[in-house]
Amino acid sequence: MSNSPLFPLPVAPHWHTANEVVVPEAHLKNWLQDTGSLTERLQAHCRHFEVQLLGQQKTQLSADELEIIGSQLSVVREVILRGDGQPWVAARSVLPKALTEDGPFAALGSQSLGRILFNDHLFERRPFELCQLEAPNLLETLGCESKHRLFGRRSLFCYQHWRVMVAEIFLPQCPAYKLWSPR
Ligand SMILES: C=C(O[C@@H]1C=C(C(=O)O)C=C[C@H]1O)C(=O)O
Repeated sequence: MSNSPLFPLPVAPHWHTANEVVVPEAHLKNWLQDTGSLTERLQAHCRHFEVQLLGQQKTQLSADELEIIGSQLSVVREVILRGDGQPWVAARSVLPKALTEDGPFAALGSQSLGRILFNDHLFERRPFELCQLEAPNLLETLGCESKHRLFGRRSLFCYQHWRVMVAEIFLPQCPAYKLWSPR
């Protein structure tokens, strides 16, 4: 498969511990801090849910990803999660290379990573970090507009010595913002 022009995603979020970020609305806060499967939550808000795979390959990790992941050989997987065709979430995951070759993440393709992470409860989720960002290039390429900054979250999933980092940026049409229309 050839990668999308969106791979790697044109965003460079600055991550903060959750208590450093003011989230203006309880509904949004609830979405950002929900430790369950985001896939399942999104599926409950649409008729057709789709994982659009942008790319999955060995690529440069950011300095902060490297610090968290350590020396594990990794591949980066990036997707757009779509509900009824609308881009709802842009996600970047750092996966142990070994588990994508022979193991739970082999042949993942456009199946949701969440189905595996939450299926057998082997992976333990660590606390969320949050970000706020403007992502003009990403939004333009996706054909979206936003009147407000976007929120995102990331957390580490741990299983034995394996580390999986999942970062999710909530795009303007995501139901996480549904009750919130700031001026
Ligand atoms: C981690 C989850 O999986 C979702 C699916 C992803 C994928 O398929 O690459 C990436 C991030 C997620 O939002 C989840 O459902 O919570």
